[in-house]
Amino acid sequence: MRKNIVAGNWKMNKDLPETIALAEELKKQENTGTAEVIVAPTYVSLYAAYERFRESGITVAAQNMHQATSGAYTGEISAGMLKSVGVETVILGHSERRAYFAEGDELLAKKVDTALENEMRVIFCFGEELEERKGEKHFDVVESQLKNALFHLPADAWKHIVLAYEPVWAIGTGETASPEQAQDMHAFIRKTVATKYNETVADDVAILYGGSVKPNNAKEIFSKPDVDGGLIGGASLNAEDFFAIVNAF
Ligand SMILES: O=C[C@H](O)COP(=O)(O)O
Repeated sequence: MRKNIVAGNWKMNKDLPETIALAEELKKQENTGTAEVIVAPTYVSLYAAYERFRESGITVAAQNMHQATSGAYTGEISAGMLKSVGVETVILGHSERRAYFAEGDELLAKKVDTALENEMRVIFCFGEELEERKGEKHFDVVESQLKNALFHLPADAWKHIVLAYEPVWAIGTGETASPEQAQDMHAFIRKTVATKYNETVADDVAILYGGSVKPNNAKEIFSKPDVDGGLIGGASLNAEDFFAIVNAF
């Protein structure tokens, strides 16, 4: 049975004192709904956040990770390092990583493998760009992103995968996909997973929507049957706004 998840991706926002302050604010909020709550601060604040959130019901994720386990990769962070500071979940494939750091499907497949080998859970992001949507290529693009980065996995690995559909044109733009557009794509994604694997794998995988989710639109988007949660950018930087979204479930 899949669960509802609301994850906050803080991106390159909040230094250490700001992380601690936001963590304290988040801990004051009440989760009145059914969603699991995850936040992803920057690397330098992960351990402090992990310590602050201990036993709060909120867990911490990393925004990225290197595919190698160790070695001469200046500036990079491994899965083992993340685990050593209490991080069990990693976001991979975010469109900003794809666009600004040239992360493609082949590299992402390796990162996914490394994360799973290290017993981490992966929130795997994917989604089409505006031109692809306008050209009605969005279903093809999404199918190929899934196929290239995830369909080499055995069925039982999918217990550790969360999908996050994020149409690039809706990220940080204030223009969200309509609830119907989100539902259509999420249903397509689930069908694609069922075709490759089976109905159980497809039914059990949580599919989050990301792209300008705010307190005023979360309930409608989350009301759709194949939308199991959200990956929240801007609105996750404010504790009240973020929990208004969490409590939309
Ligand atoms: O990872 C989060 C997404 O990029 C969504 O960001 P946003 O809520 O600011 O549009």
